[in-house]
Amino acid sequence: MNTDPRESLIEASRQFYQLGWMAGTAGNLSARVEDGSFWITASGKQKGKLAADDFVRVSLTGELLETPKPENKPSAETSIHQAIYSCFPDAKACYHVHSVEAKLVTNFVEGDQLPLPPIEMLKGLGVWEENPQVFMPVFKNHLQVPKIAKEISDRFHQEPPQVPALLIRNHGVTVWANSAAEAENHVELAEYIFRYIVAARQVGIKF
Ligand SMILES: CSC[C@@H](O)[C@@H](O)C(=O)COP(=O)(O)O
Ligand SMILES: [Zn+2]
Repeated sequence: MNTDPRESLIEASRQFYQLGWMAGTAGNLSARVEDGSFWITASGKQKGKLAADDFVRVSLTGELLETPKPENKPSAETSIHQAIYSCFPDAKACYHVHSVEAKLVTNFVEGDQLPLPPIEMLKGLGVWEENPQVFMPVFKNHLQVPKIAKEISDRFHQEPPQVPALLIRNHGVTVWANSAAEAENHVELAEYIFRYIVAARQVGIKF
């Protein structure tokens, strides 16, 4: 990504806020620039009304490189974005949102992965198979965020996920993609799949 991505992040954040997926200050969005560093939402900003100075730029190792306002602090979940960019060098954007459904579906499984329904929308997450058996990784919501980041990094280095998305239990979803536009698409697809899972359970459909 060669240009400053903050306008794309502001626009995506406004849209996710309006959809109820970034209520209040919930969620964080980042996108990389050509030197490998990334702009990320500063911690505790209202996600429905972000401005260009509500971000910080950090290195892949978490060093603060640029802050338009001296009081800005990197998102509390910056270490998760670092883990994703380190695991997936082609990823250019990483989006994390907090919908009701993303939390609900993590209560439908006891283990560390959520079975996804074999629906057409999976193609948008890169799964081109007939009747695919696909799982989304689920991680524990440790109070210490770097611990979540380490578990993500350790697991993905051992076994890459089938889809570019992960869930944190009772917390939210994180997706990544090779552009900001595609990351926005991935959030919308993941959220559609979560709504489908909740609806399927209500009408007794099993998959
Ligand atoms: C509404 S509190 C949510 C936070 O604890 C966190 O999970 C979150 O997504 C936003 O944290 P932030 O530090 O603003 O990036
Ligand atoms: Zn969060």
